[in-house]
Amino acid sequence: MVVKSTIPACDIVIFGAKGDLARRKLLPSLYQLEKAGALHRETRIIGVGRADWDIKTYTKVVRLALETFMNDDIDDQVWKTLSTRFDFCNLDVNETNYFSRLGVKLDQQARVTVNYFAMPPTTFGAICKGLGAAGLNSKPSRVVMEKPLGTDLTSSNRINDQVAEYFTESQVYRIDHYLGKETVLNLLALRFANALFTSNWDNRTIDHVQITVAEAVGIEGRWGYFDQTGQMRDMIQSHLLQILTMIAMSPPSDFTTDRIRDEKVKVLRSLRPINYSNVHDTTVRGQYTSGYVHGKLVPGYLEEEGANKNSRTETFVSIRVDIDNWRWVGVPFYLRTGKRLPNKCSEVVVYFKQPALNLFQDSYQQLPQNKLTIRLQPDEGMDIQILNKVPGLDHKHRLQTTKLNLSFTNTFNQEHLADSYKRLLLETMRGIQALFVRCDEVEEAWKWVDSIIAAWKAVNDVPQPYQAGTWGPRASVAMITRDGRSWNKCHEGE
Ligand SMILES: NC(=O)C1=CN([C@@H]2O[C@H](COP(=O)(O)OP(=O)(O)OC[C@H]3O[C@@H](n4cnc5c(N)ncnc54)[C@H](OP(=O)(O)O)[C@@H]3O)[C@@H](O)[C@H]2O)C=CC1
Ligand SMILES: O=C1O[C@H](COP(=O)(O)O)[C@@H](O)[C@H](O)[C@H]1O
Repeated sequence: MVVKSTIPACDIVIFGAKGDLARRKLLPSLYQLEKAGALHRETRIIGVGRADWDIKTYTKVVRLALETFMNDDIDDQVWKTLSTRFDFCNLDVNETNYFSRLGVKLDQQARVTVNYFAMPPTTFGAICKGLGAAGLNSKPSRVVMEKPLGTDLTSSNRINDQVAEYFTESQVYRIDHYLGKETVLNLLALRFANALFTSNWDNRTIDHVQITVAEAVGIEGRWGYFDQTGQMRDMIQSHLLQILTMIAMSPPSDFTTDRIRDEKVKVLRSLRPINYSNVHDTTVRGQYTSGYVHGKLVPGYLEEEGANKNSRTETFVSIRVDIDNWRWVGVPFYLRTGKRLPNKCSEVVVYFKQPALNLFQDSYQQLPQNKLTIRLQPDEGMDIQILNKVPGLDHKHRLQTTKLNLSFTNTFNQEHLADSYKRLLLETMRGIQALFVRCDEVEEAWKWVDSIIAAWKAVNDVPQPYQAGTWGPRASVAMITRDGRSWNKCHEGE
């Protein structure tokens, strides 16, 4: 149960109330927060959009969204309370004058207002201008922005500058929903609460790290959006680089928002640039062709509805990342993410170095590496691969690879493996920014990603085909094999 007293009464304003994100993610999360008793009794939810809806119509839209996008049945009592919170404001965000309509609804000035921009990033400047013109931008007004913020450094800076005209950084919450996942947050506890890892987390002990975010789904009717974006901007620039920073950051001087973000940004600044001189050796792009996923035949990317048959957009990326700082020099981080891979599986695998000398049988061979697998989703948990003596009276130590396994589902209350939007919404109401991305993090991530995209263009790189239901192009395997390593088999043994 959430501690109610820490969450103030808020006006949650959802710009883009009719859109996919609002209906699929935000409304179900608000329902769950209501169910958990986490919403202050005076909190209101105000949808904003161009539709000519009254409160009654909007409430019906919300009900339908919950019925469509939630797995749970709707509890009558919860709905009764939730449904009293709604209001709707008809406005086109390009019409600055219309924001006074919203002002009328938000006349309790002292309230925290959480302005959630569930809209295309190109509209964020207009929304901020409108809020400013109506005097709705002063504290305690907050803005929540979705990723990806722009399509490159220039467009991202433009948006951040437009927002900064009306809101200070302390009012801005940039969402990366991976930062709301329990298992991603647990990376900090794992690393900084366990002496076992605090003292063994650098290039003296670690050989290399793999980060995989694999999806079995394709682009799910979002061809228009996805084709302009690609896997690099959609996933690497945000989620994978955020996970990487959590794994690679040094201990912050304390656990406050900006001390954590300071350490993350240092990692991003230390990423070795990838440009036309090394792009070929360190990156692989792929695009799926038709194939079988979970036994079902699925179309290729170029055969999806609305597809442009000449598209060169990548649906798969793998990269060897080097971090040029004292802690990580010589330890490659291999990132891999793609659509239409065999399973949904997000994980971090840390491979430790072998002992300096093998004292056991076959001493001319190296012992298998210890391996820490952190399962971000599904089957949340972690396991450590270690070597054990096989029990017996044999005078020789026969070794066997075994696993210490922690399953979050078996160990903790499942309810707390919460949807990340639920947690992130709560944090915006609490006014805690630690789980959101600071402006300089976004900038550094774009700088690094832009250089790779420019290099692909410079060398006229074409994404390599891979069959749906496989782990990406063969070149991805070749890239890691050249370094004498291999990709972890996600869901090994299942
Ligand atoms: N959908 C998802 O799962 C995810 C989305 N995102 C991000 O969230 C944002 C929203 O995405 P999504 O919900 O999919 O997009 P949609 O296109 O489904 O919704 C966008 C909404 O914006 C409204 N809108 C557009 N222009 C105006 C305007 N001038 N004035 C008022 N309302 C306007 C639309 O209203 P109208 O109906 O009147 O056109 C629509 O309701 C994007 O930035 C996307 O990248 C991020 C992660 C996941
Ligand atoms: O942000 C995004 O993330 C989803 C994957 O999120 P997950 O929580 O289901 O792992 C991805 O499908 C989508 O393309 C991207 O925009």
